[in-house]
Amino acid sequence: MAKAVVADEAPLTQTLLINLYHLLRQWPKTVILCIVALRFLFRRYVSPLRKYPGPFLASGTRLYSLILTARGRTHEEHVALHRKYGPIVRIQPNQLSFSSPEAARQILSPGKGFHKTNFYWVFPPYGNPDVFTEIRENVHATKKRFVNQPYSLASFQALTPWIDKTIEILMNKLDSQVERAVEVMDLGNFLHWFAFDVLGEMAFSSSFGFIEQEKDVDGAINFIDTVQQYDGIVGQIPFLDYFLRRSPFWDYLPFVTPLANNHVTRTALGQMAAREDGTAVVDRRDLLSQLFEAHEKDPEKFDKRSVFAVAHGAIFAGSDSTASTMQTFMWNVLNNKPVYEKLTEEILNADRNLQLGEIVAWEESQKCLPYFQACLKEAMRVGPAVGLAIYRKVPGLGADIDGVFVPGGTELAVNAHVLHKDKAIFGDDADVFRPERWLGKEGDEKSEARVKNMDRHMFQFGGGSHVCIGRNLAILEMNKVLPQILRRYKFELAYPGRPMKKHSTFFVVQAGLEVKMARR
Ligand code: HEM
Repeated sequence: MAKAVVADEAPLTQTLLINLYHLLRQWPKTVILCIVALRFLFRRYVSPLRKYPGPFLASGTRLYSLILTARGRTHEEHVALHRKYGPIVRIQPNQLSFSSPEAARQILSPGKGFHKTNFYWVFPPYGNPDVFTEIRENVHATKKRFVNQPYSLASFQALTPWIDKTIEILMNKLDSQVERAVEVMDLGNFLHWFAFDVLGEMAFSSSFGFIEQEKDVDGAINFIDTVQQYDGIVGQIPFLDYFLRRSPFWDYLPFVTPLANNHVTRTALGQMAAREDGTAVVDRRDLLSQLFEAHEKDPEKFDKRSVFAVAHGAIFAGSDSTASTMQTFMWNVLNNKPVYEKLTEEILNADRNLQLGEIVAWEESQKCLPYFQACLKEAMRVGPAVGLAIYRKVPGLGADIDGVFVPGGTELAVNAHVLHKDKAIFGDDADVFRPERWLGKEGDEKSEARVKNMDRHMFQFGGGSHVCIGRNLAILEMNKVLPQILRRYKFELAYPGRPMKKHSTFFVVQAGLEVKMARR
């Protein structure tokens, strides 16, 4: 029997704590269970969010979204949750997910005070955030001032010769697959390696050599995916990071590769050091040189650590994302024969009419390949590269979103996979890959307005002050390499109709884009 202690003169809280201590000693499991249950019920019912529907577990504990994310299928499961519970779903005790693209525009618009949540705080490098991981809006705005120019389309266009060089290396390797009569090849791997190698050239004037070696050198891509899995899952309950990766013991665990010890980070560190001691041979104004130039203009506001964080962060943010988008594009085009035929006809026609250079140029793709543009946009609509939601916090006084008042401090989640399935915006066949939806009839005001409206509600690159700053590069390289390979090779899916394997804890990492291929 627990000994109840009532100290006459002790204040009430002290008495309660003493009694609790004795109860804990007597029935530890029962008491802990009661505390957990009480906390769960408190969070579920004593919250202004209690009126919103959602899974029972999600309303009382963040473990629900942690487990959901760990399952790696948020790109589907968030859609299913909205289909079950409606346009606003309580997905964590203090988090609402919105499905309406109009709400997402509001949440992501700049200047409205919706800031990034602590979810982003979990992403490395620690203590030295880049533009993606920086959650202090004012610091983010300052950093962005320095990186806007290096990230501009003009800056990337000036580096086009190195995208072309990487395309040539890719084509040599694909040619050799054809010459060796490889029956089924994994095109998805080559596209993945391509995205990484382009970023190496753009950021550090140094290809990572994935295509050349036809493999994931040093397991770097796999490593980045593992880091990303950790970020997405632990990001659901950010304070856990203190006990895991931020703990001093983490790097000593046998299954852990320290963050700095991977091929990509080593290349970045090596280039940083070589630039500083003047031993680097740099034949172009790559991202790192431009960031150094920005640093020299204002070394205090944009220090060397920021130079490193931004250049290194570009590889993490821009590789899996671009690779996933290209894989989605190829799979959907190849899986829809009429689309494939119409698209290749457009490209081959442009080729016959001498409208394309030796390697497709950005301007040529923009001017001569409207159906390609429609296919690319449709691929980004049906398969956005970020499979998890992106998160923002409601400013202090609260806000009206989509006709409801949401209290300050509430976290909001918007997932592009959910938003892009909105039938009111994208049509009743929003679930289907149909590039024609993007081809408005010229001169038909209604159809042009419909296309414009769809465009305003695309979120594959996020939105507002945190809209993807690397989208210029991604769009540029995809506009070159995708038409180029479709022009040079005939492709067919080795297993028609078989979907790619997808896993998303942040980006949707895909495998299984296996094709049969021949030279045209
Ligand atoms: C098709 C390819 C890409 C997709 C779909 C994509 C998607 C996104 C999305 C959705 C965000 C917003 C995330 C959020 O608000 O939580 C974002 C931000 C960002 N992306 Fe991309 N991205 C792509 C390519 C790239 C590339 C190639 C780079 C670098 C060269 C890059 C660098 C960044 C950075 C630095 C941010 C943070 C921007 C900020 O918060 O101000 N991305 N991206």
